[in-house]
Amino acid sequence: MTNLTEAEAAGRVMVALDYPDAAAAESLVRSLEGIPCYLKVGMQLFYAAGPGFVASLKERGYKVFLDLKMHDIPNTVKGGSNSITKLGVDVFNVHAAGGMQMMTAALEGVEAALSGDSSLKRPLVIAVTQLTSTSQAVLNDEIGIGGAVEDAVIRYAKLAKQAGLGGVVASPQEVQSIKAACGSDFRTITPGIRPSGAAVNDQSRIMTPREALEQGTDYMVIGRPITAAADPRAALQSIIKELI
Ligand SMILES: O=C(O)c1cc(=O)[nH]c(=O)n1[C@@H]1O[C@H](COP(=O)(O)O)[C@@H](O)[C@H]1O
Repeated sequence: MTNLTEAEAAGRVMVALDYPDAAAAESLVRSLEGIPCYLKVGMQLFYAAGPGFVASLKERGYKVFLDLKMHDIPNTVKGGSNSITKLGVDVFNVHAAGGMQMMTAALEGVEAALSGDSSLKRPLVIAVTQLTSTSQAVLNDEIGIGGAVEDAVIRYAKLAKQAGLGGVVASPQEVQSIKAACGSDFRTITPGIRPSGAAVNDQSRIMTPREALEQGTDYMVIGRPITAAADPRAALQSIIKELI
């Protein structure tokens, strides 16, 4: 048992709308109607359906995480953040690997948008640390970054905190160390969530929803265990039950 109500548990889940077009995403959104989860729009859907689809989710009152993982020179990321903030999304992300100046520039882009339109809400800006598909062997032998995955994640998390960001994307396996290094208010958003028995797919550092919650994660990003299920609504409801 946790202290979470059903609505609070639903609010901890970010459903990844990884679909090729607005129609496919819309059909999933309709099937989840009334469940107060976040909806995550990533590259596949955004590149196909564009800002109009994001705006339509916001107009209908959904909480939206726009996952475009910006990683570019500071000036370009500042401009990107400015445009994203004007869409009114609740959460968006950049890669911590872009460095301190790039992350600071992302926040400057947010400020510039907010100062031009007082009706805009301040989004939570978070940094991707090491992708949850990255294993220890890939990090060391393929990408060529030495040391433990967890150390790399903590280094990125501390940098993001120092830059003034509100949290990081990491695997649930690193949540406790991130909270210890960056404070309990520093948000952790964790993909790599797999209910027991679910296909692992291309993820590497995984945990079940319940285990992730027990580690102290703030939000869990879940895609295929819901979207590829025969009954996505039932799959989400069963995850929510596991969290309360
Ligand atoms: O930023 C993300 O959301 C993200 C970061 C990361 O390290 N790993 C990761 O899987 N994601 C996203 O989280 C979602 C996970 O989807 P599933 O593997 O289908 O549950 C996908 O939309 C990924 O793009």
